[in-house]
Amino acid sequence: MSELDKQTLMSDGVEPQTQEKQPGVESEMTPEPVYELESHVGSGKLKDKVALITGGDSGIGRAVAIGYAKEGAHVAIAYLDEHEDAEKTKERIEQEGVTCTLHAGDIADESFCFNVVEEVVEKHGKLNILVNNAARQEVRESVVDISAEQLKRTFDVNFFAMVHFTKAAIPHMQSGDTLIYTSSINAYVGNPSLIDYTSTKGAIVAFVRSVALELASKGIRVNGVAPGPIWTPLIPATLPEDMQESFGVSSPLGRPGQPADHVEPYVLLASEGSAYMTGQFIHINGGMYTSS
Ligand SMILES: NC(=O)C1=CN([C@@H]2O[C@H](COP(=O)(O)OP(=O)(O)OC[C@H]3O[C@@H](n4cnc5c(N)ncnc54)[C@H](O)[C@@H]3O)[C@@H](O)[C@H]2O)C=CC1
Ligand SMILES: CC(=O)C(C)=O
Repeated sequence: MSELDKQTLMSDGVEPQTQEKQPGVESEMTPEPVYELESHVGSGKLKDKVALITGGDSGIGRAVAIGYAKEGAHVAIAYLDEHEDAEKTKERIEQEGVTCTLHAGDIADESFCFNVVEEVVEKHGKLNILVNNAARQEVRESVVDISAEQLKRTFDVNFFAMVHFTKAAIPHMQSGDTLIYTSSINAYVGNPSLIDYTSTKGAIVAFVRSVALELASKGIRVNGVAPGPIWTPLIPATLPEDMQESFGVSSPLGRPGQPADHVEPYVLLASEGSAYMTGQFIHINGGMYTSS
């Protein structure tokens, strides 16, 4: 990694800030998240593949979408309604000489998930990589404060949507294709303020392990990533400022993570470099939790 990249990633923590609406947007963040590093130079690892990334407009999903484009993949992005973030990501992706389509809508709606997959296959001709990454969260002091409505919405967006996308995608996939899921460190260590969110992330881990076993004989690999504290729009849009004060700085590596920290691990999981990995999670958290 270059000195410039090291300096770009280093920070003493974040300045607590609040956005009024979830999903948040990148342009209202100070500083804006780092989604690209000069050290990531594409080498055709995903040449001519087609990737669908949910939540690919911003944060971790944006970094992965641009990283995949640099590796030669055509990219489809599903997101809720942050059109400015999505257009900016598409523009950057197209600079890599690949195509990008945007699919705005609510993934809590099962038919939207199936329609997106059909649109992707129609517009790009195939689907090789599905990154199930979109999510929401709401902080509550106690489990007794989680309303039935919040519980349902969080599971609809974070977990059921991933199942819908998975079901829609598999019939289009072949040996060598890959499914990737974004979980969270919270699934492994728990989080008393995000109990419903954390439960969806645990469900994702169990789902990945199970679907990986089902699809192994077809040569379709299924893996996940469990990020720790990462500076993305999700944070100012959902975490109260007092919870942002020590964000990431107590990790052994001493800084919050950035979306750019995820690019090469997600490229690895999508490419032949991980040909002997399935049902596994990569932990990107500055050393806060380690697991084999
Ligand atoms: N930022 C962090 O500290 C951590 C994030 N994660 C996970 O990383 C993933 C990506 O989140 P970030 O990049 O942090 O935030 P982000 O706010 O940039 O991304 C969230 C994405 O989810 C999409 N989304 C939310 N609700 C939706 C809906 N109803 N329909 C369609 N799309 C919807 C948004 O459009 C947005 O693109 C999530 O799964 C999150 O749980 C996991 C651990 C830590
Ligand atoms: C750690 C985690 O998942 C968030 C979003 O705070």
